[in-house]
Amino acid sequence: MPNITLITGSTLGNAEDFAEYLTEKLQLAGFSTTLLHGPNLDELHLSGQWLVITSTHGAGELPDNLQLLSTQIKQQKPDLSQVYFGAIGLGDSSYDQFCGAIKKLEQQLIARGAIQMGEKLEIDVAKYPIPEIAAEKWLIDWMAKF
Ligand SMILES: Cc1cc2nc3c(=O)[nH]c(=O)nc-3n(C[C@H](O)[C@H](O)[C@H](O)COP(=O)(O)O)c2cc1C
Repeated sequence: MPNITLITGSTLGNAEDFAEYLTEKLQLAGFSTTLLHGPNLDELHLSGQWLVITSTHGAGELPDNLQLLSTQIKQQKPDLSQVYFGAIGLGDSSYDQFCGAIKKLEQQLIARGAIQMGEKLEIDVAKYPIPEIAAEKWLIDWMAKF
């Protein structure tokens, strides 16, 4: 079973807690995992499987702890053609730019050649205060792609 690197962006901790839950689920299914909260580019292996999970802050912006990674990708233009990734956003539909952060990051990864596995999941925390419930089926489908 491959290793999954979970990359989180979070301001208030919700996305981090959620990623810890996903880590447990992945491990129970037999995957090994690496959980990185707000990593920079140097901390990432630019190949293999990533699961990117980020909330949105500001007006559709990435949380502070993913700003550096996003800037590094923009400036350093890494080759991500060996990266396979899934994408999950946490957001609140009462904001204009619902889940803006994961949309931005997804586009950046694809622009650098990363290959997306499955549709991204956007979780509306206004509807699902417990995001784990909204992710259950998505995660099963995503794991089945390996
Ligand atoms: C100041 C502030 C700004 C926010 N802006 C947005 C936004 O533009 N779009 C969106 O979808 N959600 C927005 N949200 C909702 C958060 O993404 C949501 O509450 C999320 O669960 C927070 O996760 P975190 O604890 O990992 O930071 C905002 C929340 C706050 C507190």
